[in-house]
Amino acid sequence: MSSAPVISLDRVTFRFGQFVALADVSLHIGMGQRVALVGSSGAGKSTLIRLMNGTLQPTQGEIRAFGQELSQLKPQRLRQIQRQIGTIYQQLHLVDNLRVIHNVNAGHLGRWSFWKALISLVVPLDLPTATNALTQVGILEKLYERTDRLSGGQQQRVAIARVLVQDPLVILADEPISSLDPQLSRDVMELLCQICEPSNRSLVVSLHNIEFALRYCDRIIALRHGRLLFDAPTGSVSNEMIADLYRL
Ligand SMILES: Nc1ncnc2c1ncn2[C@@H]1O[C@H](COP(=O)(O)OP(=O)(O)OP(=O)(O)O)[C@@H](O)[C@H]1O
Repeated sequence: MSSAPVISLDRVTFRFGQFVALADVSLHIGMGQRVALVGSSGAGKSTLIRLMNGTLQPTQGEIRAFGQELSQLKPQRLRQIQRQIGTIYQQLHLVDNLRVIHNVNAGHLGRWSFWKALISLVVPLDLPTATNALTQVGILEKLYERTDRLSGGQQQRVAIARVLVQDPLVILADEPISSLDPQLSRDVMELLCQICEPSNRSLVVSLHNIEFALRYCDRIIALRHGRLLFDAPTGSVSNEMIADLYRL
């Protein structure tokens, strides 16, 4: 690997009750890498993303982010580490009836005090950072629009702008293109790559569309039934490996 890992999993197993969602997974994500997580529905991609950002704790094994074992951290230190890991969830987690600016400024939460966050709901603070983020995702004109008046693709961009405001070292994106048409899917993938490459951020993106994974990522991690089937540079992923991954 080209650099020290930003996130690493060592023999991680995760169970929901008796159900094993991930079994004995070990992997390292390097600085600046663009990694696709692929696998059939239910393979464990979202679970892996939530383990990487410390939202879930492993049943067995160790997860480190920036060299620190997440399960050993006090809550405040864990939150500091989590600020360096921006997550775009499948459901986006935007507040529909708020204006776009407030959803984008939610990227500051965790850094801002409670009072500052509250004041910003009345008079939006740090406008330059928000406008810069919305300019990067191409929807600056929507700054004061109510979020639920935006299309699905525009809301996806708001979620990306919020992560930009958070300014993390790693971006995790859980199926960011699942509800978008082919052109918008390309636009969003290109956008994610553009915001990661110049700043050497790492990107881990779960994708159902294997073509997009091969086109935009330099490494493919494939899960089947909660197990790591392969973890390989994109150039060495063969048609047989892909057929095997989606074999019933
Ligand atoms: N809260 C939960 N309680 C019990 N089982 C769960 C829970 N969340 C997920 N699972 C199960 O864990 C397995 C992995 O789920 P996960 O959401 O990680 O899969 P995925 O690969 O992201 O799927 P998809 O592509 O459909 O989003 C699935 O079998 C799912 O049913």
